[in-house]
Amino acid sequence: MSGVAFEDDIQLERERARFVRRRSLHLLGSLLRPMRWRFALMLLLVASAQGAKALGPLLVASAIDAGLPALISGDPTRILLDGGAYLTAAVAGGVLTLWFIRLNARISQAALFDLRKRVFLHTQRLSLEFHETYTSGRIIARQTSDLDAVREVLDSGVNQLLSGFLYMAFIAGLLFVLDPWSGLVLLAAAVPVWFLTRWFQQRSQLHYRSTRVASANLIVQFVETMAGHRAVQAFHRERRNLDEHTRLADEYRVADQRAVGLIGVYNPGLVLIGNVTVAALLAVDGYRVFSGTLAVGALVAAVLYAKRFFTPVQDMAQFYNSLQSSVAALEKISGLLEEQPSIRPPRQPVPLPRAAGRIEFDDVRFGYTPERDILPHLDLVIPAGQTVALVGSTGAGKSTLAKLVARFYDVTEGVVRLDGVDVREVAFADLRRAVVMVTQEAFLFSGSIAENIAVGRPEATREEIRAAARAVGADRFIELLPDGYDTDVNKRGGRLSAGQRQLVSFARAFLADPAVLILDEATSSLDLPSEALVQRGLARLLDGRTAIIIAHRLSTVEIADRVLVLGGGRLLEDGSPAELIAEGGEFAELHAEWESTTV
Ligand SMILES: Nc1ncnc2c1ncn2[C@@H]1O[C@H](COP(=O)(O)OP(=O)(O)OP(=O)(O)O)[C@@H](O)[C@H]1O
Repeated sequence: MSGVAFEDDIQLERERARFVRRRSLHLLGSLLRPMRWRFALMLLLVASAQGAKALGPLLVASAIDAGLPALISGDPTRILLDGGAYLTAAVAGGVLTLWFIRLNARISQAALFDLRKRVFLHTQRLSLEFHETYTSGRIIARQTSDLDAVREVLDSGVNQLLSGFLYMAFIAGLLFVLDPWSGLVLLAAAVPVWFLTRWFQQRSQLHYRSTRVASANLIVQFVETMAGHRAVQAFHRERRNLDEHTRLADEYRVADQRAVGLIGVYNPGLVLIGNVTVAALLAVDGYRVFSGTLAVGALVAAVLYAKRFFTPVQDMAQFYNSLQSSVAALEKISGLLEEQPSIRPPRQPVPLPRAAGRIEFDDVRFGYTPERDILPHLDLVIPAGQTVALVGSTGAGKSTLAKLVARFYDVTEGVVRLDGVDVREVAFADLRRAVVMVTQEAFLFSGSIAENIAVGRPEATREEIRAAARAVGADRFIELLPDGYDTDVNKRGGRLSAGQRQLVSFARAFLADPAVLILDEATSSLDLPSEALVQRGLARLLDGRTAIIIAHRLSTVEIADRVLVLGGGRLLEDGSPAELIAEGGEFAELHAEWESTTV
C-alpha cells in the first residue's frame, strides 16, 4: 500500500507504475461492476453500431461492380437491394449510436456519483494526522478537477476510444474480405501510425502528469492564500503570494503548453500518413484496375475505407490527452481511497455508554514521527470531575496531550485510559460522546446559530438548544441578532465576534454533555466585558465534568482545581494553583507575570 505517497512523482519506476495502474483499474472495475450487464449491453450496441457504419463502402462496391452492370442489362433488383441495404445500415448505425450514447451517459453518471460519494466519505473518515499533512487544497483538487477529468473520460471515453477502435477493426476486416491486397496496403500504413502513436503516448503521459501536479500545486497555494487571507493582509504578504502564484501558474502554463505542443506534431503526422496511404492505394489499385485484375467498385471502396480508417485515429489522439489526465486523476483518487485512517476502531469495543471521566496516562510515550518524541514519558491521573489547567511554554506538548485523550492520535507506547478502559478499546461513538474537544478556532458551520449549537447533539429539540445557550450565557446576544436563533452565521448581521463564537461553541459542548471536556482556550485576547462573559459561560460549562483546559489566561487558571506545568513534554509542576504559587516555581513566575499585565 502506498496511498498518496507518490502522487507528486512525475516519473514512476516500472514496478510502482504497474501497481498504480492496477489500483486505478481495480477502482474503475469496482465502480462499473454493479452495472456490468448494462455495460455489456452498451458494448454490444457500440460494436453493432460500428459494424453497421463500416458496411457502407462494401455496399457501394457491390452497387458499382454488380448492381450497375445488371441495371444496364435491364435488371434493377441488385442495385435497389444494395441501395436499400446502404440506407438500412446507415439508419441502424444512427439509431444504435443514439442508444449507446444515452446508455453510456447513464452508466458514467452513476459511476461518478458513486465515486464522488466515496471520495467524500473516505476523506471524512481519515484521521486528523492525514489531514494535517495532506492539506485541504489537495483534497479540493481530488474532489474537483480530478473528478472532472474522470467524468470527461467516462462520458465520452467509450464513445470515442472504443467505437473508434472497433470502427477501425471492422474497416480493416471488411477491406481484407473485399480485396486482400488493398488490406495489406492499409496494414502497412498502420506500422508508422503505431510508432507515431507510441511516441505520442509516452510523451503525453509524462506531460500530462506534470500538468496535473502543477494544477494541484496551484490550487493548494490558492486555497492557502484565501483561507489565510487575514494573515496575508496583516503581514502584507500579497506581493510575495502573487510572486509565488505567478511562479506556479507559469509552471502550469509551461507544462500544459508542452502537452498541447505534442498534438501539433501528432495530428499532422497522422494526416500525412493517411494521405500517403490513399495515394499508394490509388497507384497500386489503379494499376490493377487498368490491368483488369480489380473492379472499379473495389477501388472506390478501398479508397473510401482508407480515408475513413484514419478519421477515428485523429479523434482518438485528441482524446488521448483527456484520457491521460483522467488516468493520472484516477491514480491519485485511488491513492487517496487507499489511505487508511491511522486511528482504527477497536475490534471488540468495550462498552462505555456513560463515562464518569477519569483519565489516566500510564507510562505514555508519544511522537508524531519516530525520530522525535514529543511526550517522552508521562504518568498522570486526572480523577473524574476535576478541572485541570495545562500551562507551559509554546511547543511544550499541551495540545498533543489533549489530542491523545480525544484519541486524535494513538500513543507510541503506554496506555491512555478513560474510566480504566484503554481509549483504543472504546467504540468511536462512545468515545466521541464521552470526550469533546472545543478548539480555539470555535469553528462555525454554514447554517443558523441553532443548527450550529445542535452540532453537539443533532437530535436536540429547540428548547434544549435554548437551554444550552442559556446555561453558558449565550442567549442574551443570540436573542439580539436579527433572526435570533435562526440567524444565518454566514450572512451579514449574523457575523459573530470572537467571544460570541466561543460562547456558541460552549453551548454546543454543553448540549453534547460529555464526561470529559478538552478546551483549547483562545489565545486572542478578548476585551474585558467579553472575557467576563466567556469566563462565566466557561464556569457553567465545566460544572460537573472532567476538564482539561489549555490555559492562556489568569482567570481560567484560577477556576482550575489543579495546574499542570508542562515543559519539553514532561510534567514539571503539578498542584493546586495556590500550592504552586507558594512553591515559587515556573507557575508562580507565570502567574506573577499574568497578574502584572492584567492590572
Ligand atoms: N501534527 C504534527 N506533526 C508533527 N509535529 C507536530 C504536530 N503537531 C505538533 N507537533 C510538534 O509537537 C510539539 C508540541 O506541540 P503542541 O501543539 O502539543 O504544543 P503546545 O504546548 O500545545 O504549544 P502551543 O501553546 O504553542 O499551542 C511541537 O514541537 C510541534 O512542533
